[in-house]
Amino acid sequence: MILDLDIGNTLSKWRLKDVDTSEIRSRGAVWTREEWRPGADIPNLEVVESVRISSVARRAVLEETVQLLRQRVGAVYVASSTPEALGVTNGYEEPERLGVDRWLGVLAGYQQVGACCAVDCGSAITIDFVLPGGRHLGGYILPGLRLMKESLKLGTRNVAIDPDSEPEELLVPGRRTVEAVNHGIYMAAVSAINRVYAEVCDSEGVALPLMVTGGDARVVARGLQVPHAVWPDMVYGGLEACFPLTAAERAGRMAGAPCVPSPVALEKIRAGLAFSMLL
Ligand SMILES: Nc1ncnc2c1ncn2[C@@H]1O[C@H](COP(=O)(O)OP(=O)(O)O)[C@@H](O)[C@H]1O
Ligand SMILES: CC(C)(COP(=O)(O)O)[C@@H](O)C(=O)NCCC(=O)O
Ligand SMILES: [K+]
Repeated sequence: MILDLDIGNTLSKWRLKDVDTSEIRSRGAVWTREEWRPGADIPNLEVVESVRISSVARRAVLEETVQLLRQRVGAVYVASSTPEALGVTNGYEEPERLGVDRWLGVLAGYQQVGACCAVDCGSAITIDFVLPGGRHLGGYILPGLRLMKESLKLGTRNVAIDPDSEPEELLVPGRRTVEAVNHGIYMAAVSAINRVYAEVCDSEGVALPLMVTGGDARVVARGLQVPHAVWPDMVYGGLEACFPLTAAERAGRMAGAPCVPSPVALEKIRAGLAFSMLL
């Protein structure tokens, strides 16, 4: 069994993948601040042969996790942001400073569809671009929905946006504090992604496929104006591409990779942008 670990600032997500069949056997998540100790929510390490890790948590969290796993598991692979990988060149001035979850998302996106826009809606919302030919441009970082809400300190932190609500409901003026906050932060996230996507496609002269991942992917994606795919396992896809262990992975197939819709024509994106500038 392969244990894939995606340690974010809020949640440490894990999944167990069968090395022979490439099937996902189980998955779960624990709070990142909690210790990674075998217990109710942690997979049984006895069955694990290899571990692949993406971590953006404090260095100490990664070090402790790796130390613990090395005692119990044969192979531990830790992903890092590099100047170049799998045909993509990292756009950061200091490539190693790009969050590795962003880098893995970009690599997975490029492997799946080529040039693309990869959005990760977690503790932070990140928006990254990679052009045809594999040049990563860099990207944008804004607070995630939960961080935005907590920063307001209006006593609404525990009332999450209902992921099943319709985007139209979430965009009307709120008539209670909790509604005003939820609708405001939703508007901030969704309009930033819509705008940044259109601006970058316009300035680079290319309509890009769009992929969304992270804990808030589903609700945020519903407010996006252009074709997109939700890909919950995008970071894991990057781990598979960097450290292929199963036959399917060696053949370049990532588990759970979605069918990504073609982007709308660049002229349409430009027309939408021109219209929003008139408002
Ligand atoms: N069941 C849940 N538990 C915690 N956070 C959730 C849950 N469902 C959605 N979220 C949202 O997802 C975010 C965490 O997403 P995730 O992609 O795991 O973040 P990170 O990678 O930064 O840890 C939270 O900030 C919250 O807004
Ligand atoms: C931007 C992030 C905090 C996002 O992390 P997440 O929301 O997934 O926990 C993470 O990718 C990170 O720590 N990046 C380093 C800074 C950078 O990418 O420029
Ligand atoms: K993120």
